[in-house]
Amino acid sequence: MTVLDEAVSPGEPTDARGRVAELHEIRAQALAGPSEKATEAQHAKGKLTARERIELLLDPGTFQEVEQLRRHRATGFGLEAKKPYSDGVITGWGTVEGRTVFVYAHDFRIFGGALGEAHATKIHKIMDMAIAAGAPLVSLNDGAGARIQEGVSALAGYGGIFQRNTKASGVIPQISVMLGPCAGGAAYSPALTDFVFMVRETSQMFITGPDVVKAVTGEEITQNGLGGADVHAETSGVCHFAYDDEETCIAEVRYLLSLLPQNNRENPPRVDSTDAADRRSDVLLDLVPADGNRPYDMAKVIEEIVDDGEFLEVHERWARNIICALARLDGQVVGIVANQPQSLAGVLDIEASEKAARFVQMCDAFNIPIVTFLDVPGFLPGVDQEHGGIIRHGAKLLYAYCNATVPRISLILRKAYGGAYIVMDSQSIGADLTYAWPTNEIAVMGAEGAANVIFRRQIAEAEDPDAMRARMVKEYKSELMHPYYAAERGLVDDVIDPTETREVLVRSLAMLQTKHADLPSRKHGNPPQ
Ligand SMILES: CC(C)(COP(=O)(O)OP(=O)(O)OC[C@H]1O[C@@H](n2cnc3c(N)ncnc32)[C@H](O)[C@@H]1OP(=O)(O)O)[C@@H](O)C(=O)NCCC(=O)NCCSC(=O)CC(=O)O
Repeated sequence: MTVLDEAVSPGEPTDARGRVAELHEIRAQALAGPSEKATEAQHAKGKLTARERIELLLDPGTFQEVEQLRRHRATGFGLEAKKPYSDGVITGWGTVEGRTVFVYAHDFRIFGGALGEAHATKIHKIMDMAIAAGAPLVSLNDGAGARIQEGVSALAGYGGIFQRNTKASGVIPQISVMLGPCAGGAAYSPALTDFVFMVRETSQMFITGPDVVKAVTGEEITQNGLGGADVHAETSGVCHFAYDDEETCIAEVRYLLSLLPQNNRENPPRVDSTDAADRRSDVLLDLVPADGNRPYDMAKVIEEIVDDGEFLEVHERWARNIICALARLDGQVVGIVANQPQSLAGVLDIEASEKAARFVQMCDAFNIPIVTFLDVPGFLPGVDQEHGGIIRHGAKLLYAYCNATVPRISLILRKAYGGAYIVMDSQSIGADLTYAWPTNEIAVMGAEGAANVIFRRQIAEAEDPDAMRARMVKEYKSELMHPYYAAERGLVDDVIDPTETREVLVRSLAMLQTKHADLPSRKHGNPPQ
């Protein structure tokens, strides 16, 4: 029962002060939520309530709630006797570092955060408002999926969310924060958004839970084993960021928002950098071994080049052979794509291609210039990769780069072989500026492999095949694989001193700031899937 049910007959005459007092009483009831016990149960699970989460996300005192007093009108299964304010989702807007952000947060204490018709239409409204205002939308998800008692109305409610997610895609940043068990419909919407955050132990995402899995396939697995944060951060790639607790997770959402524009018509916010644009880095000469087969940590190279050594890795633990990160160069946000030689030698495989393709696409949608660092031995050969569709997955990355109209700069640190060289933003697919360090080797393949193919007969017929192979490798290297082969042909714009990399990139970005490129008019492309 609520105050309205008990005491108020709408339209009953009463003075303004009486009405205002009544409003405050109703509001207090809506703000308090269902019961102290339900709040304690939520806290006992290591979870915050929806309002506590919103407070952490937004600047203090800026939350403006919408439809706080909304209640469902469903009947049956006892629902008519249970009509809590909010209907299990808190919606509204506020600011993050002074910029408008829209938010909806499931209240697990009400129907387990399950989505019914009124609940869904509240979300639809806030999504429409976010699209119209051109401001990011953050969902704080803690809901049990479709509200079973409301049947098809609940399912249709999800449909309306998915349709809006898709309409908003590439228009406003959409961030899904998973903070509880999210099953079925509750897991599909996040998959349509730009970024998914999860918290270890307390959040899960799956299409069907462990009970259904066991009934259908006979497999036994826990909720976390099936769809916990580590699974989605490392194995499936469904989530981009995973943290140990809600406070850290929500603080990182705020950080991510500080790197994104409000919408696709704006640039990401620029800040004044105290890190000198012309800072030289002698360390870079030692970080990257000249021997192309020796691994090193590309993250350290990025750290050395970007402002204050700070960058936010996206999908840090999935497809570790490629790094995708947001950082700043002289205060300007950039997206960095870089091969990681210390994982699988930095090859491109199915997962790395998918990861980088989505990232490049996101950067392009939100006006974030892309800087690509290459040190790539090629695509990963193998039956698994071929049968898994490396051709179409690799094509996703190619398509994403070819389609990107934001400023694009690539830098070849060491080796860049074959198709992987072309795909990783080579000049031939539209990079605006391409640089190489003097240690670069750009070729169709490594010298050993090349000699074995093109000098096969000479090597086989030689008295000393090994000596002949060694001679041919040397010949191939000196002819084709020296650092200036590409520069002489204009296929890199310059060979640069590695210690000056930061300054060259900052200057290039400044020049490209006013870049404008149009693609031919079309409904949309047909990217490989
Ligand atoms: C989400 C859970 C793991 C959470 O388990 P917990 O033990 O923490 O909590 P709990 O089971 O006590 O649930 C808390 C309260 O929420 C209610 N509740 C839970 N799920 C509900 C749902 N889907 N619809 C309506 N009410 C629901 C419970 O009855 C309970 O109410 P009270 O407090 O009154 O006792 C579990 O509740 C669960 O598995 N729910 C079903 C999930 C599901 O199958 N959803 C449909 C997805 S299909 C879908 O969305 C479309 C599709 O993909 O096809």
